Amino acid sequence: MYVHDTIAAISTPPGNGGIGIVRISGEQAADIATAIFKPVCNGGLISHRFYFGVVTDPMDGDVIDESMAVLMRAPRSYTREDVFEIHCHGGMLVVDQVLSLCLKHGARLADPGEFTRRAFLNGRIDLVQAESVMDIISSKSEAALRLAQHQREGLLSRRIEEIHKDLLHALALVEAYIDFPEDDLGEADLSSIFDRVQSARIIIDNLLSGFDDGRVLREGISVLIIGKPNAGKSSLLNRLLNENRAIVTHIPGTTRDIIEETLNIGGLPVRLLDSAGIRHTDDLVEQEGIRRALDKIPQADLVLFVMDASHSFDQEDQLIFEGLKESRLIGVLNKSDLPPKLELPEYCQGMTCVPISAHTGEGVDLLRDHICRCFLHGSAIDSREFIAISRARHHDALVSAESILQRFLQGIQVKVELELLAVDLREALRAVGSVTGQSTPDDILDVIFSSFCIGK
Ligand SMILES: Nc1nc2c(c(=O)[nH]1)N(C=O)[C@@H](CNc1ccc(C(=O)N[C@@H](CCC(=O)O)C(=O)O)cc1)CN2
Ligand SMILES: Nc1nc2c(ncn2[C@@H]2O[C@H](COP(=O)(O)OP(=O)(O)OP(=O)(O)O)[C@@H](O)[C@H]2O)c(=O)[nH]1
Ligand SMILES: [Mg+2]
Repeated sequence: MYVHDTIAAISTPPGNGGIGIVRISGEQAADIATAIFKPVCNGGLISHRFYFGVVTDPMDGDVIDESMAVLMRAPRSYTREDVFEIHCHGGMLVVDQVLSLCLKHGARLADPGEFTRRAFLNGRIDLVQAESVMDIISSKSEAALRLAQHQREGLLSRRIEEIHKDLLHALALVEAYIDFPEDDLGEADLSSIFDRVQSARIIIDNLLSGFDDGRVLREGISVLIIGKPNAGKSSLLNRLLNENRAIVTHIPGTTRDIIEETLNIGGLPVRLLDSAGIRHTDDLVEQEGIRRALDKIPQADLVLFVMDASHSFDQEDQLIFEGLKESRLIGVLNKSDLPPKLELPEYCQGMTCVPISAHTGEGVDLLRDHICRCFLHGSAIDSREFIAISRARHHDALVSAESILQRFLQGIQVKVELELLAVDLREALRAVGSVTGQSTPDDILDVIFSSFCIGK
């Protein structure tokens, strides 16, 4: 990775669109701009002005497209380098030709995420903010988007900075006593160090406790609908989607393949899976459907066990229930519009149950609430201040910092040597600093940015 070369990429999605944008960043951006773009008003390009003109191949004078373009001089740009953007007509071929022209004039094709990586390397944003840019693009619900925007604005980074500052301060105190051993470390000094680290730990614990919410918002959850044939599983899927997605008939064994759809339940991005009704059958196709349904159980974040409340709980229900012992489970007592007949056996009493009618829609809002409440615990999700960690990378780094600090605090209590305490603090600082990228090795950066899209 050469940080001084000039990179170029198409920053709009592939396919035909109204406008397509080619973005160039680096030392040669301005020269390439002058070479291939002619503004109609003639004269040079003033930074941060949007010009109308033509993109022309200077070799043969061929006009490639009429377009709008802007040069943003360093450091007032996304990457803090010179950036040149060409906004041409959004046809795949046109945009490709403009890109090729940039490459012919000395730019190199950008790696995925490389513009944002440069914004990070040049200090405009930290690593959490860089990751949040990707999360903004891939957000699957409004709440997830809000969280990502808060991270982009630096709310999470500021919290991490506080931890870092407290630890650094504690380290400075410890090191002062290492350097001047003649000054005895009194109780007051010890307790001041202890308090600093304790306050950092509290912020870490808070962030860690928000991780489950942050992660499900970012990644979404998978919800599997399971039950006997004719319990009303496909009717429930259709009801939740507000659409006639799956075939519903009165014939048991209607659904065979897994039917997967995505939707949003109270801000939670959900992959909803309908499956074949589970029973003993000689029908080969149905057997395969049932096998696929059972296969999905271990991967599901939540299983909706649908029962027909107008029939009694029978042995088939019992067998299905027994197969769900390891799963997070909500019992759905469907067909509440019919005279009730179902009585749950003793061993099912611990299961949360929601009576609904997929037919009339009654109880379905309550079911949505229950699904959300299984996953979103933070009451602050709707608030303007809602901030949480949402990536395993952040979580793992903070867990490791937390366990080092715990050892540190015990060390203070049993009066471990100061040198050892300092080692712990430095190690904790490194873990915390890796979240915002202050101490993140290059190979980790490679992994992070390679998951970005091209042109970002
Ligand atoms: N056309 C276009 N739209 C875009 C972007 C872009 O690069 N180009 N963005 C990106 O993908 C996002 C906007 N983000 C941006 C963030 C910072 C700067 C920027 O130039 N920041 C400078 C200060 C600018 C100034 O002083 O005028 C800085 O922070 O140093 C530009 C875009 C979304 N929309
Ligand atoms: N009265 C009433 N009938 C319902 C309700 N939900 C589903 N049904 C009926 O029950 C029958 C089976 O519905 P489906 O949604 O196909 O059931 P399923 O669980 O997907 O069945 P399989 O795909 O065969 O496993 C259909 O005739 C539906 O109209 C309900 O809430 N009330
Ligand atoms: Mg079905």
